[in-house]
Amino acid sequence: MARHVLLKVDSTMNEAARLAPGLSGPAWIFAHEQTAARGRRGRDWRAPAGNFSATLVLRPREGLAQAALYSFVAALALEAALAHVGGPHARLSIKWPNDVLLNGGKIAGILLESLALPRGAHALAIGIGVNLAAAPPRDALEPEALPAVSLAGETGLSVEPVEFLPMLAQAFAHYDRQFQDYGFDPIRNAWLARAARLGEEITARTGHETHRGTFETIDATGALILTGPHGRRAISAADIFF
Ligand SMILES: O=C(O)CCCC[C@@H]1SC[C@@H]2NC(=O)N[C@@H]21
Repeated sequence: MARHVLLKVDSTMNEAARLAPGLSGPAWIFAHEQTAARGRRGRDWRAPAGNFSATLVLRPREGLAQAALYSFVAALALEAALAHVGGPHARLSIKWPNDVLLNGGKIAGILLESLALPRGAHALAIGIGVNLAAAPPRDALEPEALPAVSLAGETGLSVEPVEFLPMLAQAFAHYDRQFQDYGFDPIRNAWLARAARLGEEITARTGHETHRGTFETIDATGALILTGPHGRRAISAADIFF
């Protein structure tokens, strides 16, 4: 698969949008440093040199209908690559839908965006950031957010971002093959086996509503199923708080 390596870029998501029309197949766009990286819901994302920053551009076989499910494919790949570098003692889990946690703190984030291509076609950009070397301080986060952690801070391990790329690419290829061959079922099961707070009380905050309930499962569309005093609710977009 094609790989584009950049020293410094505004955001690998922006670079993905610039490159996508000229790409002939899937490609990883990797940057040593980003100066204007973004997170979900328009938040800033710190991406200094030493942390991992990349965007994978691909064209889902079934079109953008499959796009949301790639959130889970990417989260599993990221968890697997981190398990590989972190070893058997790294306490990893995935917070719905795609934040990877190490020792209960957020070590990595994933951002999905669709890219418009010529002649009405679309590509999917999957941006992945990992705090390999450094995590943002508490005061840079939203008040109720989970603490941010880094691989170096939690384990003392030092991993070069450019060395992390092939591990992530390999893990992604593995789960993508599974997804293409067998559909969402095995992805869903693997994701549930790594889910943070499954079966426990959590809070889901959508734009203006807050729901508290038991995190039962995720459904075939990846929606979070929460059971609370008002019954069973499927939530497809929300921020989750523990
Ligand atoms: O948890 C989040 O809010 C998602 C963070 C996604 C950050 C990555 S870093 C690589 C790619 N480029 C960006 O500008 N954002 C994503």
